[in-house]
Amino acid sequence: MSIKCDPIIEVRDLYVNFYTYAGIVKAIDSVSFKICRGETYCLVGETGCGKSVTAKSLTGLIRSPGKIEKGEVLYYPEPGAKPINLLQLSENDLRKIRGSEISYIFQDPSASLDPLYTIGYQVSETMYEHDRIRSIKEGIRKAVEILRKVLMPDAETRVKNYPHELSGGMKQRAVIGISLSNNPKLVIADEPTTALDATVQDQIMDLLKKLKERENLTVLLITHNMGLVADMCDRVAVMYAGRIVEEADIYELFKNPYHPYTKALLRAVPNPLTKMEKLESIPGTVPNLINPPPGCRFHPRCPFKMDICERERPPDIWVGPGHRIACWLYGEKKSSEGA
Ligand SMILES: Nc1ncnc2c1ncn2[C@@H]1O[C@H](COP(=O)(O)OP(=O)(O)OP(=O)(O)O)[C@@H](O)[C@H]1O
Ligand code: NI
Repeated sequence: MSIKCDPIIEVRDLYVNFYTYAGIVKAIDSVSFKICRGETYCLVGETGCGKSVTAKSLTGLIRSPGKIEKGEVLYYPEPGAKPINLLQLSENDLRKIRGSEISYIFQDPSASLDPLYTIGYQVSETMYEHDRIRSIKEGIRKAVEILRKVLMPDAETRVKNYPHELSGGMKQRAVIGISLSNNPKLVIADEPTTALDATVQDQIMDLLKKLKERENLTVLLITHNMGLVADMCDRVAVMYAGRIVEEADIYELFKNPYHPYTKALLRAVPNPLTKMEKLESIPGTVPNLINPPPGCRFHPRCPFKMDICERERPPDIWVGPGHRIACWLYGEKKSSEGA
């Protein structure tokens, strides 16, 4: 029996490299996953494991010296629709989708806003770019509604403010407003609260949760905070050094983790519901992706390492409905998805 999923995005066999002076960084190495319509799907893992690169790849946002070497990103605009391979679209066509059907919320709201324009102008401009309004003026009226929707205090005044006149939390509300202004289907939130104070973080996460329900959104949430994962996500992919090592629904992952890396991550958070700033460290360091370890990339840090782990890449194994791992410890059970 397989998990019911109406996919909105399907990433297949994605590879991304960065061509640096020091060498080729093999940042993403055969990553595949699906995001089901209506869910919050999480990418979690330590710094540098490839969460942001994966998120950016979805709409072809990888810039030089980075290159998407291989893979497909199938986008299903409607249930059952014929998919579009986003990686084959021209930059012009991608731009039409990015910021409207698929929008982003990045970590640092100050970097996402233009200091020279008012908040209202910036919300309005996004709508104008995507032909949702006929004039910026009309947009500014709509911007007030959007700012209300993201619970910006005193929206009528704030719409005329410049970014520096807002607090960090208000700026992130504005960014969320911009990202929702064209009624996206998929919102990709990359560490949306890392740059904010703890109390403001909670408010912003609450807001995202509410908006997700109200606007029928699908969310891809990127975080290294297991507490947030527990709080927000329906399904989780654990990434390590450019690969997905385990994927499961949230209950299954916390109750029944298989991969030694997932177990270590969870041990680092004794109670997933306590808010943690950062993951506790796991012995050893994240590998250099210019010369990644052969075989399983986690083997140098793995307490259960076997000979084969140093030589061969572990295949994906389905260990339960919707639960897959890439680890030699569990042999090579041949099974189809969720069997
Ligand atoms: N512009 C770039 N040039 C060279 N290497 C890059 C570049 N951008 C990303 N990388 C490399 O790609 C890998 C994945 O980076 P990515 O930003 O996706 O990590 P992340 O999981 O989002 O980490 P964090 O939690 O710190 O945001 C890292 O090894 C990083 O050094
Ligand atoms: Ni990142």
